[in-house]
Amino acid sequence: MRYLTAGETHGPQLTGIIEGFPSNVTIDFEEVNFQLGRRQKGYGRGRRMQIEKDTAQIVGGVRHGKTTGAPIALVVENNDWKHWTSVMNIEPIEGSDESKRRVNRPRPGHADLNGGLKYNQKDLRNILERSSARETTMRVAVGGVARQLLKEFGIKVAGQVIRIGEVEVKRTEMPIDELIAITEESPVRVVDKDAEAQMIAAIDAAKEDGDTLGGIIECIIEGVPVGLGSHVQWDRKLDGRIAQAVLSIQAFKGVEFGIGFEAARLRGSKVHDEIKYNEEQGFYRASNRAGGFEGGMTTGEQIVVRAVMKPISTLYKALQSVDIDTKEAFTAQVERSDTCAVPAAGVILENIVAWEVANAFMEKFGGDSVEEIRRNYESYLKQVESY
Ligand SMILES: Cc1cc2nc3c(=O)[nH]c(=O)nc-3n(C[C@H](O)[C@H](O)[C@H](O)COP(=O)(O)O)c2cc1C
Ligand SMILES: C=C(O[C@@H]1CC(C(=O)O)=C[C@@H](OP(=O)(O)O)[C@H]1O)C(=O)O
Repeated sequence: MRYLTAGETHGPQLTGIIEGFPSNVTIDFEEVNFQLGRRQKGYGRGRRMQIEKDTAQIVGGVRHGKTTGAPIALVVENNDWKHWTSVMNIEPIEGSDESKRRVNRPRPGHADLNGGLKYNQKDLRNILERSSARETTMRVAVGGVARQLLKEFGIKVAGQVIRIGEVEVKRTEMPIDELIAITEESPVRVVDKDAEAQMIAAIDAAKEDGDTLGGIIECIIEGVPVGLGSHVQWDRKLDGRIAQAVLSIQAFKGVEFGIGFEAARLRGSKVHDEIKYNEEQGFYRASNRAGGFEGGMTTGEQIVVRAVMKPISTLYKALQSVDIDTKEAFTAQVERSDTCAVPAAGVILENIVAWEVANAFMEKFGGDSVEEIRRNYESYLKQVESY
């Protein structure tokens, strides 16, 4: 399967096309919109999230609630567009105030300067409009569709925030449904109430100072069979593919699986997960420090992916930059901005990892209809069981 997105942050809409999605999957529209709603929440966001009420329309590939196998086309309208129609108009218009919102002082940490130089754009708005994380709205809608395929096979997705600035919590290990229920209620998506209060205070303090905060988020996927991905070719290793997808999220700078970077300090005996067997479970691991992968293939244990998000680069107390017209030193341009988008980005992480797992699932059990996939899946499980 593959997908593409298009659209600008202050343009009329975001568009997505999913290709290769199987037929006869029931699409729960509310679930897709639920994911979009979750992405809009989370403490630390700016005013834009009050303007938007993200809702996906499916305009192709689904009839009477079921996929047909045709490309799935998705649209999410930008409510903010109405405030930008003249600036963002696609056709040239007479008396346009296009230059009114011109960006000529690139923000350190954003795509402005590199994009301006590369695409030879003297209005850096032509770069920021597309580099904006507004694009993740469509990626979450796409993930919302992928989750419906995972659901058919009992695969569950959850997430939790591990760190915001200096405040870190120990990851909570609890049944996945409980984790989902608790983190859903928390404005910063943590289980621990003390840590929640400290994180909120840290975000408020950064905002007060015209500054921003990043953090660490974790995503967990449960119910994945052994053997998604492959060791035989570099670009078929599923942990590698997930890492690429995670680093493609705006402002994500690091990724690890299981105990991740911690493994560098420990001896092998404290890192590897011993193999066990019993009649009921078949092969399983005594621990899951590997985070669900060995040899680029799933082990059948939970997939545990952790990612680092850098602090937002638009600072209200702006950093030094250079005016691209005069080449003189200036403070960077200030666009309306979030203080901390870590809790919101956790939802993006979940949906992006969900897509990669669904894609690997399709590669392994691939079929044109969900019935064909189920036959392949069940026959594979029998093979694994009788191994
Ligand atoms: C959910 C989310 C919200 C974001 N909000 C902002 C924002 O309000 N202001 C900003 O400057 N960057 C924001 N970013 C980050 C920028 O989009 C990102 O830093 C920029 O596109 C450059 O890409 P890079 O950081 O991956 O190099 C956000 C990222 C995410 C994931
Ligand atoms: C619009 C979203 O996030 C935006 C991401 C973003 C950036 O530079 O990445 C900058 C801000 O854009 P605006 O100036 O329009 O408020 C955020 O609000 C969204 O997440 O839906």
